Amino acid sequence: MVQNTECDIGFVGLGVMGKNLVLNLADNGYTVAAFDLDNEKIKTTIIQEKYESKQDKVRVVGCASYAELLTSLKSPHLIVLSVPAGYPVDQVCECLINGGIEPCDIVIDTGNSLWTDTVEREKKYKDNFILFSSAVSGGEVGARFGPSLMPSGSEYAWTRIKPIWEAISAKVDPETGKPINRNHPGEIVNYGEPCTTYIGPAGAGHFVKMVHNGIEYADMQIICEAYQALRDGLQLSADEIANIFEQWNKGPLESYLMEISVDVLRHKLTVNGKLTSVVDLIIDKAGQKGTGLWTAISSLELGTPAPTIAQAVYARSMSAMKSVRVKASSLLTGPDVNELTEQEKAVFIENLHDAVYCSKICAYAQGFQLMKDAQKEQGWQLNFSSIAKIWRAGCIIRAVFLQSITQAFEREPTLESLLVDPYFVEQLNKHQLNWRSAIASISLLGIPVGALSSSLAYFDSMRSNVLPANLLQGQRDYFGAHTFERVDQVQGKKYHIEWATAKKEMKEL
Ligand SMILES: NC(=O)C1=CN([C@@H]2O[C@H](COP(=O)(O)OP(=O)(O)OC[C@H]3O[C@@H](n4cnc5c(N)ncnc54)[C@H](OP(=O)(O)O)[C@@H]3O)[C@@H](O)[C@H]2O)C=CC1
Ligand SMILES: O=C(CO)[C@H](O)[C@H](O)COP(=O)(O)O
Repeated sequence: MVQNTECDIGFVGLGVMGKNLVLNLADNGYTVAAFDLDNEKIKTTIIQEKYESKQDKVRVVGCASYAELLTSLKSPHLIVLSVPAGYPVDQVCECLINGGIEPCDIVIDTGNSLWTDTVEREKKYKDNFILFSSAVSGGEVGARFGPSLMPSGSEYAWTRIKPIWEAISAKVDPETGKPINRNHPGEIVNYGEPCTTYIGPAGAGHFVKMVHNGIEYADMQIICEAYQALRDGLQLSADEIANIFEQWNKGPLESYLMEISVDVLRHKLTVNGKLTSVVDLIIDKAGQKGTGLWTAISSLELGTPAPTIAQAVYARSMSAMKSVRVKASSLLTGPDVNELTEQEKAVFIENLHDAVYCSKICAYAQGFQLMKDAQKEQGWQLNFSSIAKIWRAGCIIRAVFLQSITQAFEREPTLESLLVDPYFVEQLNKHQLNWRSAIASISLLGIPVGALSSSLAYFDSMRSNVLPANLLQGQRDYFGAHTFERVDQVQGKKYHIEWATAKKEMKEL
């Protein structure tokens, strides 16, 4: 391995994200000492950097051990980790301690760690080094050409990390709120608004990234349900659906996830001599690594309704139950369906567009509500317009729509819910009827659209000044003497009815 005692940054984990982050750092003029358990990955990264930069200057050096990594760096050391969440993060931390890391050194965890693990780790390693966390979104292309970065932890560490993070992150045109493209190795963008901002104390950044992923799950599921409605309801081909999504991607639904869905739907392979849409070859069993599940768990723990996000997690679990679904599909019947006229199909597509749009608004409303409730519990001071801003480019949920969310929180930083912001109120009121029509027709076709329909239930619950929880409180009081409050009395006063007695007398407690 080459020795260089003057590298700016140490890097552990040269997988999908790590390698591309290293190349991004190198493009931006930083020298990186890189380590991976697999020597081949180190070699590949160095070769790729040399080839892409077309420069003689060495910007990435390989290290054979953690100790070598540490001695290759300027002091105090700055080391970035890009390893799987959980045990590997602690394993690397222990190896760095054994390798001689010092208390003034900074270790940045860029993986999808569980936010509570990050809080614990900051305390656990405080005598050994400063653990800082910065979740990353953008997949491999984002990591290479500009991700969205969600840093949190020691404010001192942030002063050292900030210029580097601002350099490598995605950038947004401040006038339009649209991403500034950067697609080529060696290219840098040093203008525009960087998609990174200090989120808050330890754990806050990973919480925000977790919610980003929860929204990502919901966004993806909403698009997939629209795909199924068009595929099974209107019997459209992958190409025909791609054409519809392409049109949708020119309006308020313009987003990275819509764009990649079009690409996936258009892609073809020749199988047994026949040109086949790749999407028709992919088995309908979704994987998941846990961040969506954590978001749903957090929503339950905090008591923040996030049904669209939770439904998106359930939809992945349901998809994985392939064999029992195949069996049930031969036993359970659905409705008899009449073919729709061309005019009915056009109305169906228009209504579906609005259902997707309104459901998307609800999913984001749930995510922001969750962050708002977590901030209250944790004592964080999250800046919601800044969070929306750094999601406008670089990350997986980037969408034009995030400019409207940014503006909503700029208008009212303490906005109670996106569903009471004047712009979103106007949008939802305008489209709600089409949304209902879409859900009604899709349900009559027997197609499952849990994210679209649970979003509608969320919307209708939010606009209900009286929900049926009065009866529920009556039931709870009946079987468990759990008491209830009365609409005609001061809030907080508790009542109980002696249900088992003949008189059923009400008592004030
Ligand atoms: N892929 C994505 O789109 C995104 C991923 N992330 C997160 O970024 C992190 C990295 O993801 P990704 O690059 O996709 O994962 P990869 O599996 O591609 O890379 C992980 C790297 O970590 C190394 N590693 C694994 N275990 C250990 C260990 N115990 N000690 C040292 N190194 C270890 C692996 O080494 P080797 O295989 O050589 O043994 C590998 O190089 C994860 O936390 C992931 O959740 C975040 C945003 C997007
Ligand atoms: O963080 C990410 C994107 O933002 C990762 O791609 C993440 O792995 C996606 O989650 P899952 O694998 O559960 O679909």
